[in-house]
Amino acid sequence: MGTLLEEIHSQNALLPDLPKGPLCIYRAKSSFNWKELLLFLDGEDMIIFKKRIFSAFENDPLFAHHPGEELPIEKYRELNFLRCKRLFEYDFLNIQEMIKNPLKIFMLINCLGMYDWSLSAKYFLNTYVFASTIQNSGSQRHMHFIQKTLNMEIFGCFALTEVSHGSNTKAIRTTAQYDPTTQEFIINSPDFEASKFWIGNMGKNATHAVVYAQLYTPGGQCHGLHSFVVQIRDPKTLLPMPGIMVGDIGKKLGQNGLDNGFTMFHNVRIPRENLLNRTGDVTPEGVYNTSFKDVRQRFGASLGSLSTGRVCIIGMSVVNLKLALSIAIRFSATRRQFGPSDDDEIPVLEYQMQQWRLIPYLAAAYALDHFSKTLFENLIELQIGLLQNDKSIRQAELGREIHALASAGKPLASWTAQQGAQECREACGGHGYLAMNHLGDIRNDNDPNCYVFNGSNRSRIIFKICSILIRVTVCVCMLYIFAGGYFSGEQAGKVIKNAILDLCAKLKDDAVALVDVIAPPDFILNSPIGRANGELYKNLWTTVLQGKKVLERASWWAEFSTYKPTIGSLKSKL
Ligand SMILES: CCCCCCC/C=C/C(=O)SCCNC(=O)CCNC(=O)[C@H](O)C(C)(C)COP(=O)(O)OP(=O)(O)OC[C@H]1O[C@@H](n2cnc3c(N)ncnc32)[C@H](O)[C@@H]1OP(=O)(O)O
Ligand SMILES: Cc1cc2nc3c(=O)[nH]c(=O)nc-3n(C[C@H](O)[C@H](O)[C@H](O)COP(=O)(O)OP(=O)(O)OC[C@H]3O[C@@H](n4cnc5c(N)ncnc54)[C@H](O)[C@@H]3O)c2cc1C
Repeated sequence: MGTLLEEIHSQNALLPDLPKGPLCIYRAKSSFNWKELLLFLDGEDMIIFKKRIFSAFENDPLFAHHPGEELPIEKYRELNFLRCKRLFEYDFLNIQEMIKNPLKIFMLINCLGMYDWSLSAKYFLNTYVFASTIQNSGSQRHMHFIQKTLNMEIFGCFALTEVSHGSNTKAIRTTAQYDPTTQEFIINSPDFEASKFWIGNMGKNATHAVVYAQLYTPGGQCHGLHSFVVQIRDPKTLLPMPGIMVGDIGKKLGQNGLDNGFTMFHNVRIPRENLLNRTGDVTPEGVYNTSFKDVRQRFGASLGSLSTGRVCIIGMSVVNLKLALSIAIRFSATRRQFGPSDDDEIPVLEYQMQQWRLIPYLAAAYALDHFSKTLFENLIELQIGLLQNDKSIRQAELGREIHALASAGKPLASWTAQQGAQECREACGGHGYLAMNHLGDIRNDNDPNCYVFNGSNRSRIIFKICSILIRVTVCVCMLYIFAGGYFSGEQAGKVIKNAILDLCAKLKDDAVALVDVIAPPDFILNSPIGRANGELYKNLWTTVLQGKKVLERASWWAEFSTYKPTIGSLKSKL
């Protein structure tokens, strides 16, 4: 530990001072040092890790933003793939670093997502969801798929959902019929409704898929849902394999850099060994063996990898809430509207209504951030147990508890982020509705978090029970407890409302510093009204003027100036 001066100097190198400007008024009023809080929450190693990613992007032309430019879907899919390929070249997180600090996986997903969720999803569906499902559901005979994934020889996707079924996985209709004469499984979609659909990476370049199908042995007996590795394209040409009809489902409401696709299987033959055999296996003669006595437990184990996605989505939702709040709080601290006199307007953050709208979500962001990280660490503990083939009661209970907490935490986090992003959009008024300020993208990109992984949020009674557990578990901020609407009743209501208003008023002078802790660099936040210098109008005006043809005369000017309409010429004569 060096001298205090050396300590501060090293802090400044790690966390340089934020730019001067209108936000300094609030920063000066803050009751704490944002750098100390960030060091406390993330630690030096994680801050350096994040900086490495963000500065690589900011200095790489492939990741440049193009304000005011709407990329055609095909171009965006290509650019997203090229950026994903560049991530392999950066190799931000190798296996050794992952083992040393698994939380960096969580941080990498979220840093990529702060830049673009299409990129984060593409990269992680391949290197994490596809590979870790093989790792957790397969055995030694499947490890070659993982190595090939990590050096991009093959590219993976996770194919559970079908056109006609998503939440109800027991009703999945793709079949895997074992043929002992050739020791192969025959993968088949009985009809187009059973086609795999919505599958990230499948639309353009995935060569292999983890496919969930009902396993049938020669006697026609169904052993339920199992997962298989199926090659869908030739890695050398990206042309479909025989019996495979594969394509892109088209434009979504967001995340359009991600190629979600569909596949219909026409009696596609795969080697027996491609069955991911942790929950059950088939002998060369076609006899089914399993270590699971209880069918429900075996079913649950086959879906264990879904908890990984849900836990990640909790973190992704928290990131979106943080991004939206970074923009809205900084805007609110610099946007002046009305005041004690005409020429003395005050920041809208001073109004009780603006505090009520935003500060409870700031508390939620901190509370859910803590919850998401601890749950991810529990997930890692579960996955280590899986790798060590731990059959203990604790391991089984940990799996069920994470399934419950993840299934309840995901709706809680994704809905909080969805409602918070909308509140932030509205709190920024018209400028919040300007696409360049990024609040629309944040809201649209967060939207699927409310639906993917465990169907929709309106899943089951488990949600209500566990959401109460969740609120108790994550309620680290008094404000979050109150604002969460956890208490009810008239008297309690009045006490709570006054407590919220009182806490908001106390927190408003810390709001900008609390956002400085969670906000990414300006390049990543990518919002003129959310920049760290708080020069709201200069940043907005500069970005508007950077737009293409922004001051040019409309190309169709003659349709107004020269060719006037003949009024009523198309009016019906009847
Ligand atoms: C990482 C960054 C990029 C992310 C990008 C996002 C890309 C999106 C990808 C996807 O969307 S992938 C597809 C996601 N699909 C789903 O999540 C399907 C949702 N449905 C289900 O999970 C299940 O169908 C269900 C709704 C949980 C099952 O309901 P059902 O009523 O049919 O059975 P249950 O009685 O609930 O369960 C039986 C038994 O199994 C246990 N169990 C179920 N799921 C799990 C699990 N994931 N982990 C552990 N255990 C599980 C359940 O607890 C029951 O056991 P008991 O409690 O009876 O012992
Ligand atoms: C951006 C995006 C990426 C995706 N990526 C993948 C992927 O890579 N791999 C993959 O396999 N899938 C993927 N999916 C599919 C996703 O997992 C499914 O959309 C999700 O599981 C929900 O299933 P569904 O769409 O069939 O909706 P359904 O299950 O049909 O539900 C539709 C609606 O019915 C109601 N409902 C359903 N069940 C119940 C119930 N029990 N009680 C009350 N109401 C109910 C709910 O309102 C629900 O929203 C992706 C989806 C999106 C949007």
